[in-house]
Amino acid sequence: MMTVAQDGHLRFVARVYRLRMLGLALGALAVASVLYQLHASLWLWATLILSGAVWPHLAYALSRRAAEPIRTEYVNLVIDAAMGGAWVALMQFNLLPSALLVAMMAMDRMSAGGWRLMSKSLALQIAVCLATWWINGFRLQPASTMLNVVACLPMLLVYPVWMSLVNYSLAQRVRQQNRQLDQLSRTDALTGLCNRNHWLEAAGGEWLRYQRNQRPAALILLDIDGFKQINDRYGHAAGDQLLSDLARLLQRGLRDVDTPGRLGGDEFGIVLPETNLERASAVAERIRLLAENSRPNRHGQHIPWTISLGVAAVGEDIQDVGAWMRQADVALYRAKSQGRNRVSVASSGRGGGTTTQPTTV
Ligand SMILES: Nc1nc2c(ncn2[C@@H]2O[C@H](COP(=O)(O)OP(=O)(O)OP(=O)(O)O)[C@@H](O)[C@H]2O)c(=O)[nH]1
Repeated sequence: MMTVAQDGHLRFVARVYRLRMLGLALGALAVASVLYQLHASLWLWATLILSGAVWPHLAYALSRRAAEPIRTEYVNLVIDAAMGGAWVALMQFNLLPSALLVAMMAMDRMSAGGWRLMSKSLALQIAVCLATWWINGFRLQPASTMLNVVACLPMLLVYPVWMSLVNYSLAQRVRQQNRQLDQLSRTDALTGLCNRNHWLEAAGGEWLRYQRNQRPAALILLDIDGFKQINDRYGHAAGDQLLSDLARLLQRGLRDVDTPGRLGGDEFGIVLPETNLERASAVAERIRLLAENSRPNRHGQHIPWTISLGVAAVGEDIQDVGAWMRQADVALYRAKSQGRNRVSVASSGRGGGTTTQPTTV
């Protein structure tokens, strides 16, 4: 099976293939206008046809079959540049087609491999150009005619636009992948809720809002009762399913502005903006009842489950998010120690508070 990296490499090779086909076809037109004026020999025409029509397919086949397609494609790009250097000398330095060829190839190499590939290609291009010039008897006819100008126009007009389109779609894809990565780095993989770090950021934001504007906010920490036994009795997969069910239940039972998150294992948290302790306790009790009354059947097995919840509101005595979390945690611990399946509310930073009994069991 192909890995994501291999898939990316082959996409790159296919992209360069399409660009090479277009670039060499348009470039061949410009070169042909000069060969025509120079009454070039048949073998030069044959070489032009071969390099324009056969080389792109050969280069593509070589890269696709290579163990390292990207490395082979870079070699092909350097070969392209060397061929370009030879054509500049064979055109006897006809100014417009030569400058166009060199500029388009430099642009190509720069966008495919940066300065390194560009400078390597340019060095080889100059060397091959000088060697071909020497073999060709140092012939020089730099003046471009109207025919050369017209033959260069398609490349001048079409190639840069095509190149920009390719680069634009690449940039779009990178932006989209960055967004996905950002989303993944904030999300808990099993439940789809935000993960601990992201959740703590949300709690931190509410704590700051309280410091600045005294806006009320509350935290609820909750934990599945006896989750270890559920895992042991029904299996880890059933435990995972239960964690996902709880996440759905939280998403359904809360407002859009509330932030539920998985803090780790079977512990979850909820940040409730603009919510005082009384309202947060009512929310916690509603969630507890929802959990208690959702009794899923898994493969014919009935899994009863409940949760315990600790609630804490932000206040003057809370120095930072850590202290706020500790208050909610103390309340959760109290709900557990007083029999589970209940809501416990922190009354102050020193851990006092009240616990509501379950209405149904
Ligand atoms: N299925 C599943 N289990 C997990 C996952 N992460 C942690 N656990 C298990 O969750 C259990 C958590 O148990 P504890 O929180 O220690 O205790 P508990 O059994 O829930 O008991 P109380 O919290 O005291 O009611 C452990 O057995 C972990 O192995 C997970 O992603 N999936």
